[in-house]
Amino acid sequence: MQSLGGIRSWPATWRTTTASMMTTTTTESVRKVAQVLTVAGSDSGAGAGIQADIKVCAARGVYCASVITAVTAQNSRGVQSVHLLPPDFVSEQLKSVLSDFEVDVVKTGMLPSPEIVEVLLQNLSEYPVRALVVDPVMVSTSGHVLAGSSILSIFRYRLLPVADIITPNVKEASALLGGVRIQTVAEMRSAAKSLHQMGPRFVLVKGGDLPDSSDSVDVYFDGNEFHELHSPRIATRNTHGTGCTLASCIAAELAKGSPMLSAVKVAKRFVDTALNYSKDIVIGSGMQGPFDHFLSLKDPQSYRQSTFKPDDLFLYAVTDSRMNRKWNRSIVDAVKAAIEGGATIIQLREKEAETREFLEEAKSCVDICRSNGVFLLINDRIDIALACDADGVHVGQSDMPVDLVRSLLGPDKIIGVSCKTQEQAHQAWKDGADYIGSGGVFPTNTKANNRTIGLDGLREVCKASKLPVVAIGGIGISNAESVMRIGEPNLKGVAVVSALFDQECVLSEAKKLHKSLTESKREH
Ligand SMILES: Nc1ncnc2c1ncn2[C@@H]1O[C@H](COP(=O)(O)OP(=O)(O)O)[C@@H](O)[C@H]1O
Ligand SMILES: Cc1ncc(COP(=O)(O)O)c(N)n1
Ligand SMILES: [Mg+2]
Repeated sequence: MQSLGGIRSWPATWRTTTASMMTTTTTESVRKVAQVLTVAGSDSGAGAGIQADIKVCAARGVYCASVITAVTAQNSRGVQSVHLLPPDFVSEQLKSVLSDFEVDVVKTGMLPSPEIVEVLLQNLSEYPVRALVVDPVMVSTSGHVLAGSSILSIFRYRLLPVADIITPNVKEASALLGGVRIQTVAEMRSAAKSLHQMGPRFVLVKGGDLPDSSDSVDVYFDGNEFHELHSPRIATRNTHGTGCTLASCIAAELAKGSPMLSAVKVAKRFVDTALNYSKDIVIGSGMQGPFDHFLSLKDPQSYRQSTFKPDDLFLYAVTDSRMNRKWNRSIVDAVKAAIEGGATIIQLREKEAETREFLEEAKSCVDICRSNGVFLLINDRIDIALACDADGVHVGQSDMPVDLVRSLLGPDKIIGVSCKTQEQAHQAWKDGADYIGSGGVFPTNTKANNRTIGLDGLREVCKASKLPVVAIGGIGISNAESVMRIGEPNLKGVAVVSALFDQECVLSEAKKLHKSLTESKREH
């Protein structure tokens, strides 16, 4: 058993050191980030290998550098071809990264030749890192040999002894142990024990491919104790890259300062969540599809053809739970009628609703709005907007600040903000809002203690901002035209509450209002 010294010189302290690095800010503009280096093969289909490693690290908030050992021509049907990089060039990549970056953890995937393992070991002894995660990739899920038996010896005698954790699947564990049978959890446990004797500090034998198992069980061994990590087996074809993802997620958590068992548990849960989320997505026509590390591809937003346009503010319907109760209507029915009558955007403003109930209603409204090509925004409740995958939110001046909302919702969602003054309008633009709601233009009962700014106030807000503006507050059939007549080019529409929802027939009121707005638009 050989030791690289350098790799093992840290273990007693690396966790605490890394943890404190994460929180220490040297100066205001300098921030250390947790860093992983993956040394692995490229997968052209981007489900496994280097591409999976970079995605999982990004998803876990860790920087990931990449040293490529081989390039594979690969897709959901299998591996069509493999091209090994010259060991000298792998070494050059390793030197480039390790001599420059403060890499916390190195994770290895496909190491296709003993010479490549050799240059890796050399570089690690020259540039010690805090932990080494070895995923002993040998055969792809599709059955293609990615590293042949020629690497077994250097794996067993040189690489495993310096690894902090190794993560073989059952086939790889069997190969490393000279072909022992591993078909049960008991056999996985005994394999983990034997592998531990080869020198790694921790062993995780993965049971994704264990036959006849309703659970997906991984066996963890720390030299003393076993832990069985169970999760229900997810029925999906999208398991390409699960092994790479698990190992990189462990590396990412270690880089952030986690102890080993916590890192492994987080990684298992991450794979499980991502598989479950992506179980029915279709990428590629083969047997083994990639899954979605960012839990976003299923989001219909990513298929959204249209983006928010100022004219979407034309007839903006804002729901109100009190009014719906008064007229004995569900929010869903109110929204349906408003859209049918011509509403061009919907905001759910349900100040008194119970969270659970509101969420269910919001989900139904998202479906209705999406099938009608109308955006749905949620007033104030960022959590509900995220949970129901609404198109955006509308916030007031005393709600969460727009820049923070943007960082929570990401660049694609629509954010509107209420502004009464030029300063607020200016700030809304700076903070990255998409539109301004300005009012109350006229007195209203919908909002208590709301200062009325009048048409002059509305005009000022419009002039102060490059953002599109929608007028709100006491607007209905009788005065909508007078509002639009102020003629500011960025005033794009009116938002209404009572004029639609405190009425017996939402549909006919919406139609009337739409007609009147269309006429006033034609005149100007
Ligand atoms: N169908 C599945 N449902 C739930 N978890 C799975 C499934 N397939 C694999 N996993 C999990 O994914 C991780 C990778 O395991 P495995 O597929 O055995 O490795 P490899 O991809 O290296 O062959 C493990 O944590 C395993 O339990
Ligand atoms: C470049 C590369 N590295 C690793 C794997 C293993 O991943 P899986 O076992 O999920 O096919 C792969 N298929 N390709
Ligand atoms: Mg797998």
